[in-house]
Amino acid sequence: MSWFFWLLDSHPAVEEKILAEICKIIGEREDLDPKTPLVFRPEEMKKMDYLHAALSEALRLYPSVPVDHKEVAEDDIFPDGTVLKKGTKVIYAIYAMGRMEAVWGRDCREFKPERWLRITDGRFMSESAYKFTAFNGGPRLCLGERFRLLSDEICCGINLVSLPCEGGERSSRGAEACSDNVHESMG
Ligand code: HEM
Repeated sequence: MSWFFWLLDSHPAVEEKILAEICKIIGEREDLDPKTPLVFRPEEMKKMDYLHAALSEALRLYPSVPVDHKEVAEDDIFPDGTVLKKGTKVIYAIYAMGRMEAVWGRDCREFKPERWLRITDGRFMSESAYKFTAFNGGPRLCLGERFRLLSDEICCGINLVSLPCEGGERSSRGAEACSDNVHESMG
């Protein structure tokens, strides 16, 4: 989350888009009461495609688990022909894989949430766990992936929209803009 907010600081356009998405979603509430503390609902969080994309993009560039390793249980052969003897350690560098041109394209070093969105309808598109390896792949895939998405969305959304920000100009402007937007939506 620290890397995520650090990235937002240097990409204000992304922050604006996240705020716009959240504000639109909140603005659609029929029972909106600006005096009640903001609590996102599960059905609202499912609509946070751009935020999901931005969080995934931050994790691609700054994975919480940058290097992972396994030990070969039985003699085996990789699909590319690499022979693995029992007891061999296999290390894969999640950080490096997230920045490989061959995997992510020429703009692999840029923070571009759009790469996670379907061009036709802007909905979030997940990647194969063998391409986006931040949560491991195969049978030992992270069990908490969905859980962490929900907690990240809550943390990010509440921070950007609700909390007054001492000295953080953009965030406090964002919160005001959102509040205006929500009031407009309420008619
Ligand atoms: C950004 C947040 C997270 C990241 C990047 C992450 C990443 C990972 C990775 C790479 C592994 C594979 C470790 C290995 O076996 O080599 C893993 C496993 C696991 N994670 Fe996460 N994780 C995150 C959050 C969570 C949360 C919030 C939970 C629980 C609520 C969770 C529960 C687990 C469990 C239970 C496993 C073991 C799965 C197994 O070995 O079968 N993770 N995670």
